[in-house]
Parts: sequence; structure tokens; C-alpha cells
Amino acid sequence: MSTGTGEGETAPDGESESENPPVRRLSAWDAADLEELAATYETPLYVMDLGRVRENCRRLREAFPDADVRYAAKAHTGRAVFEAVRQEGLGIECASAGEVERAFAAGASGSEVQYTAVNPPDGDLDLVVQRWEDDPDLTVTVGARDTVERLRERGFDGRLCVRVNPGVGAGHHAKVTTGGHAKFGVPYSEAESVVLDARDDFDVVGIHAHAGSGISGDDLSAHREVVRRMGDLARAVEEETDLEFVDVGGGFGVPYREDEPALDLPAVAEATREALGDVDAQLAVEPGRYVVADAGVLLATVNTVKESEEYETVVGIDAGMTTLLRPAMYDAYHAIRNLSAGEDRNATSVTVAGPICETSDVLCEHRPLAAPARGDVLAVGNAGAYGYEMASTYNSRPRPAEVVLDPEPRLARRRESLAALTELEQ
Ligand SMILES: Cc1ncc(COP(=O)(O)O)c(C=O)c1O
Ligand SMILES: N[C@@H](CCCC[NH3+])C(=O)O
Repeated sequence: MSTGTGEGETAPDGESESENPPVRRLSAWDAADLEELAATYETPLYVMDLGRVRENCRRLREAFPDADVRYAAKAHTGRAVFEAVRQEGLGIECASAGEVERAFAAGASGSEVQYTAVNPPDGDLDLVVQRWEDDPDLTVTVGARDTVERLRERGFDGRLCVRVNPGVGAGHHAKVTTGGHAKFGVPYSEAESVVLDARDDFDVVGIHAHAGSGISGDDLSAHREVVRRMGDLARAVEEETDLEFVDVGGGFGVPYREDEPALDLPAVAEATREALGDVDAQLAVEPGRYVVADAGVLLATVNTVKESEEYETVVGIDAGMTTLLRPAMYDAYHAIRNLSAGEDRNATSVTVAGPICETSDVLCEHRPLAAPARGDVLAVGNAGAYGYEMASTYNSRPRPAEVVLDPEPRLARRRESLAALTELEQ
């Protein structure tokens, strides 16, 4: 199956028309191929193009040739994605013991895995320490003195990285800004002492900070400041530690609107290098969204078209906030395309809403769309990152199926069954 670069391939100003352009827009997916997938596997359906995942990995490695690039697994933990990013030489950054287990299940070894603990439950630490006992190359990143203490209690004396709250945040929404909040990382003012105290009992191999998610190229000032602070910290502890890396996090944004320019990754890489300055350690980055966002689309079927004199037309579909949470949670914009509409359908301004009994179950409002009719298949763009991953079973809606293109389509995750919803009940 074509991974779709048929129509709509004209690149917006300044965008590379190379084989591996910096963004793959929804308009570039082949409508007929997607409709066929919807017919074969039914909807709602996530489609992940592994070829595009690989291209994104390559672009990252080219922009950061001497850095350690780690994939932030939380964006998409599908096994096929893990396998693709590993083949491209990326490590895997995990936010929980569950993600660590999935990384190992996908064939990763300890040297590829960074576990970033965030207020880790005991069970997470127990499991990760157990993993480390079998494979001591695994690295654990701590964001609190308590976590250091709890690791010590468990006999862990391996590779430790200290996550710092850089005091500066960035991101597409306040809810995804991680720097400057109390929750993440050791406060910058305490970071040096936490690193130096940890030296006696652990192999302190790195320092880490992550400012937030969805950094745009328009303003890199927060990113620069975070990296500059991390460079200062690295230099402050350099004499007394043997740091292998300075991890400045992920957060590289992707354009969600069809006319939004792509992030100039080489420019971000240059700004990162410049802000870091000379350090006796390798730069590390850990992007999630950038790797998988534009490799995925969500397909949904129109089941209701409600026209009225009072309100704009409401288009009801079989995917909602339980399938793709981002619009309800962050007011996030996702491009939507009516795959079934021919030239004869005029664009009309619509609200697209899901089947969930919540007012916020709306994918978009006031959106011009080729007039939808019942049975049409809609494609939602940039659904590869934090899409399936944040799906839930609220309203007893089973989670959708997922197909990967490799390049031929194959079912990667079955559609959840109604029976699965009650499986845990006693
Ligand atoms: C510690 C850490 N690393 C990496 C990421 C990945 O962020 P993104 O998907 O925006 O690249 C996140 C998410 O914000 C994070 O919390
Ligand atoms: N879930 C967020 C990204 C947050 C990443 C986790 N720190 C989003 O969809 O934009």
C-alpha cells in the first residue's frame, strides 16, 4: 500500500520537497488507501505509517549527529513503533515501569533504556530495580531526593541521572509545561548538591531537564535558557563527576495546522548546541511527538448530520474524546479531512463531535469541511502522538483498533471488545 504522498504534495513556502520532508500533512495521505483501510478494519481506526516514523528518526539523527537521541515512549508505546525507532538507532525514554517492560518486550536492552521516574509508586521502583539487576546498563533518572533515597533502600547503586526543574517552561499549553512547576525535577537551586551527594552511592552518569511539550520554532528563548542552565550545571559538577550526557529533554513541536510551517530542526539543533556551550559530556535529546505525530491518522465514520437554523451543523462521528483526547484536554487543533467527499461537495462550516456524553467531546468547531454525509469517512491528522496512548474506555467505549503500514497494512492492535470492559470485575 502506498504510504501516501499522492495529492496535496506541494510544499508550503520554505519547506523542503526532499524525499524526507520535515512534515507530512494530512493532505498528503492517499484518500483511497485510507478509505480502503476503514472499510477493511472498520472505524474508529488508528493508522500508523512506520516508514514515516523511520524518516522522522533519521531527520532527528541528521540534525543532532553527535547527540544521543532517545524516543520518549509516552507518545506512542506500540511495539511496532518501538521496533522501528530501535532500528533507527534511537534509545527509549520511559516514564513508568510499564513503559520499561514494553521496551524490553520489544527487544530493547538496558543500555537503550532510560527510566524517568515521576513520583514513582513502589511497584515501579521494585520492577525497575529488578530489571537493573539483570541488566545493569539501564539508567534511572530521578527527580526528587526521595527517589534517590528509595533507590538506595532497594540496593540500587547503578547508573543514575538527576532530573532538574530548570525553572523555565515551554509548550503548546499550560498543561504540558513541565519546567517551572513543582512536580517535575529537583529545583535548580538544589540540583548541584543532589548530584554531588549522589556520587558516593551511585554512578552519576547524567543530568536531565525537560521544559515542556510542543515547542514552536517561533520562539526558542525558553529552550535556549533551559539548555544554557543545563550547560552551567554540567560545568559546575564536571570536576567531581564523570557525566556521560546532558539530556535537555524533548518537546520539539510539529505543525498541526495545514498551513503552519514545520519546525526548523537544524536551527533548533544549532540553538541547542550554542546554548549548551562546551561541556565534557554528550548532548542527549528525547523527543516523542516529533517521531510519531505525523506518522499517524485517525479514521472515523460519520453517523449523524444535524442541521438546524439555530446552530452550525453538528457532524457526529464514531470517534470521540475517548479515542483522541487532545482537543478536549488542551483545545488542541487537528486537521480533519472528508475522505469520501468528491469535488461536488461544497465546504461548509461544521462542528465535529463524538459519541461521548460530555460537552467537551468535540473535535472541532467552525471548521470548513467538504459537506459531510452519513457514512463518510473522516481522517484526523497528526494523530500518531498522544492519540491511542491517551485513549480510555470512558462511557464503556472500547478502545479503537490500530493498523500499521510496514509498508503493507497489518493489524497492530485489535479493537477492544465489549467483553474486555468487564474482564477485571470480580
Ligand atoms: C521527561 C519528558 N521527556 C520527553 C517528553 C516528550 O515530549 P514531546 O513528545 O513533546 O517530545 C516528555 C513529555 O512532555 C517528558 O515529560
Ligand atoms: N499529552 C500531551 C503531551 C504531554 C507530554 C507529557 N509530558 C499532548 O498531547 O500534547
